[in-house]
Amino acid sequence: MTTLSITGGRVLRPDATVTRADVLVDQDAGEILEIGSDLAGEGNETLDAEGSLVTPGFVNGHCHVAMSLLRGYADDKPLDAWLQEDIWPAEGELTAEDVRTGAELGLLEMIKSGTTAFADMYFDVPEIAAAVEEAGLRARLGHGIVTVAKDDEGARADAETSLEVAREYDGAADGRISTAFMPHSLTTVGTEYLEEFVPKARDAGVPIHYHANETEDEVAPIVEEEGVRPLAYAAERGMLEPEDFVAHGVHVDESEIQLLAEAGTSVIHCPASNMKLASGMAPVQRLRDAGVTVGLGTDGAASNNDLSMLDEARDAAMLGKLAAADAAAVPAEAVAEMMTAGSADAIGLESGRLEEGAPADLAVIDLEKAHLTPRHDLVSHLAYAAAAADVRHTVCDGRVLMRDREVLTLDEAAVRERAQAAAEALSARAGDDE
Ligand SMILES: N[C@@H](CCSC[C@H]1O[C@@H](n2cnc3c(=O)[nH]cnc32)[C@H](O)[C@@H]1O)C(=O)O
Ligand SMILES: [Zn+2]
Repeated sequence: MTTLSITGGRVLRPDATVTRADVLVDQDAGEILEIGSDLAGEGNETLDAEGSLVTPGFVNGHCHVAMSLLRGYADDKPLDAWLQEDIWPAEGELTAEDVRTGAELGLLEMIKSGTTAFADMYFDVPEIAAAVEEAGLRARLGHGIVTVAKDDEGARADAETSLEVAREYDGAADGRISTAFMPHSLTTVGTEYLEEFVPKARDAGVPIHYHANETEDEVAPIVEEEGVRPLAYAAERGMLEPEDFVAHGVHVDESEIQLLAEAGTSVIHCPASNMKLASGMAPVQRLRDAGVTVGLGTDGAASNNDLSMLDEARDAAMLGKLAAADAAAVPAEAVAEMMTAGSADAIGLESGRLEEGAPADLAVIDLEKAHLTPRHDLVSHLAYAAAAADVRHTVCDGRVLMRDREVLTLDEAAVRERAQAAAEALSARAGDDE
């Protein structure tokens, strides 16, 4: 057995307490063997966590990682115009190689900001899977289906691709990759395709993930045409099961909150994207009070514009209080839970908690910084004050992905260089290089 010890740190436990402890990891099994004192001499390899907080690796519950290539490409527009006028035309120009390059850039940023697992909806998923395999993270991947503006043949081919990708890649990268069937949203995929393909996804045994109730504009057409709220419509199509998870859930009414709670379907809250596109404020405290599992996600870098879960944590706390008009809403402890175990539960992973037998997915955060002094409450620091650049080490599945801010699985300079060149070529092709 090869072992790794993370020594001298303060460890964030599942009950939100922080204790001084070493962590011993079985690298072959990718599991935490023991959390306790005096384990420093036990590991074949050691990571220094002196003056640092050891947290579960962050779990980004909703992303489009390859969109990192479109960071800053189009800003300051609402969802509909942003997608139709800028993002979809640019995505039409992306090659499979661009998707690979964008994914590597996003994964690099994830490792540098302590994220060890994520859920992702995009196209050219084989490229994303290859990048995940190389980078060493854990992921639930899927091909996003859009059927509007496609003929029947094109629509069905897109849905078939999502099903095939879900079947083929489940369990890839030594089990670090799992999958889901991913209709883009309830308004961009036609009812007939949901009715045909959702049962097939159930037969394949994969969860279903989609954007839901992100903007008012997505709610109104369903209420008008179907006479029911979007999540009731989703439930009628068999898309509200305990393993399923929806992104956003901004404009959900009381009946939909109850529906989610009863179904056991999780919501991934994406506060930065919701603020940037002015989509609205999700009722996060009300969802949590109703017993809904709420995770946290960045969405793509083009609507955020970064993939740091520490930024997302602060945004979630701030926006949650504003939405509830209550400073006690979405407290630091809730945010710490949402960015780790909450997201992991939502997307169906065992990660997100530091305890014996759990997956060895963790991040070590340097506390010896002016903005993290003094140390009254480390959970407070995690939610409100820590930043991506404070992450020292990142470990996933027992493997060190970053040591002392040096990423070991990807060549940082080369990835950045390739991404810059690919983005410039893309702008030229999309015809808007000023
Ligand atoms: N196969 C589909 C692609 C769907 S991938 C998922 C899509 O979600 C888009 N996307 C990114 N962020 C958001 C968001 O916040 N709401 C809705 N869609 C988004 C993203 O640009 C990407 O096109 C097609 O043929 O167009
Ligand atoms: Zn999204």
